[in-house]
Amino acid sequence: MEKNSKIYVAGHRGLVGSALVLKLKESGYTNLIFRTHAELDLTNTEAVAGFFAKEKPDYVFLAAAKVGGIVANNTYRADFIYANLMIQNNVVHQSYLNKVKKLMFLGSTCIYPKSCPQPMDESYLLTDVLEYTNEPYAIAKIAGIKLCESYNLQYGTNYISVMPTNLYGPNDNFDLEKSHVLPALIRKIHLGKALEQNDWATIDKDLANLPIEGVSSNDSIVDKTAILNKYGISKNDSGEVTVEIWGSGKPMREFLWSEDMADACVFLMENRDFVDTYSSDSKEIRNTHINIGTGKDISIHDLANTIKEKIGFNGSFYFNANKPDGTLKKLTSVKKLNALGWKHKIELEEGILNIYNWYLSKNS
Ligand SMILES: NC(=O)C1=CN([C@@H]2O[C@H](COP(=O)(O)OP(=O)(O)OC[C@H]3O[C@@H](n4cnc5c(N)ncnc54)[C@H](OP(=O)(O)O)[C@@H]3O)[C@@H](O)[C@H]2O)C=CC1
Ligand SMILES: C[C@H]1O[C@H](OP(=O)(O)OP(=O)(O)OC[C@H]2O[C@@H](n3cnc4c(=O)[nH]c(N)nc43)[C@H](O)[C@@H]2O)[C@@H](O)[C@@H](O)C1=O
Repeated sequence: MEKNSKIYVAGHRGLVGSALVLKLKESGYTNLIFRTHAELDLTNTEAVAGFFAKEKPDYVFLAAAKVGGIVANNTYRADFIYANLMIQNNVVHQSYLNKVKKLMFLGSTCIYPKSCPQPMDESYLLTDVLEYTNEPYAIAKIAGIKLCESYNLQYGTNYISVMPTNLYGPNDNFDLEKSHVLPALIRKIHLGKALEQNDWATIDKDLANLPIEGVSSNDSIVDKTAILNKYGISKNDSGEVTVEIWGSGKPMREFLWSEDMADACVFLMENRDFVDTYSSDSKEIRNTHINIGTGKDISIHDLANTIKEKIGFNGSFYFNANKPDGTLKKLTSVKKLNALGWKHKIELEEGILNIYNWYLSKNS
């Protein structure tokens, strides 16, 4: 990528997209283009065709997608598969028609089998059944890998696919029903600490900036307490606050800081082409994607206690077995990525402090 190349970052305001924009600017790329979801709905084929014909970007980072946590994926199954298939089909096909030099497709490590050998090597793709809760989303992501591979093989394009582990960082989604676990626990434990301190000013600020459905900050304390209860944040008669954790707390998860993710994406876009992803004597070319992660995981139970300690919450947790655990372990093999010379920098404890300070800067 040349410093004045026209680079389109799809999803530029999201968790990954916003980190990518920062990283590209820091790296001296001066010709970035973007459109908000409202300006350009990437599920709209005609609109995407018009955008690409007009802008003709040289490079594309496809970081736009319909994204959510385990309950959102399991609830809005049709939306997750439809929107993500439409977005990637439109962007990849229009990139081909408009001669984009290189495109990066962002998938997810949920593409690997539910009971995949650990750590999960890229070659384990399609070797067994997927985790049910996010199967529609995972199938869309697998289709994205195959779309890029197939365009490359048939039309000679240079589209590379990366499979990130769970990510967190600034501009994450903190909605308590639709988000991923780490932002959800940051917010719930933050609210739990405010509740144990009767700090209604903090609760009001949180609700004002990130409204919890059904409550406004001028509702009575009784109403707000009822809403907090609904989201699993409650105080008993002796004043002890409990925060609900979904599932058993036993699942293991890996977490990569979003700015490390952006760094890996720019590194790969600058250093890895499709032809580098398979050996020249391969008869059947597949699994050309590359994992991005830390190679380290933690149980949800220990994650919650780490966040509790960093935030300074003194209450307790209730593990709600009525909520799904999902895959028990999905540790990425980062062997390939590390061999290319890239390794993450931000470890989880530092990242949790970073994201909590960022959250406070937006909500206090
Ligand atoms: N977060 C994570 O833990 C992980 C994410 N990924 C992948 O990384 C990529 C980025 O995810 P992340 O940054 O977390 O997601 P976010 O939801 O934070 O950002 C996605 C962006 O895409 C935009 N978008 C969604 N639908 C459309 C649409 N139809 N048209 C135009 N824009 C749209 C959103 O805009 P708006 O909000 O306005 O709708 C948002 O800006 C995705 O491909 C995701 O699958 C992979 C593994 C883990
Ligand atoms: C990145 C990856 O993310 C998703 O997969 P996931 O990692 O299973 O998603 P998750 O982060 O929502 O949950 C991780 C674990 O955490 C537990 N958990 C506890 N308490 C809360 C909680 O309050 N909220 C959430 N969301 N989870 C909780 C939860 O029960 C589960 O055991 C895919 O949908 C897909 O988007 C994908 O690719």
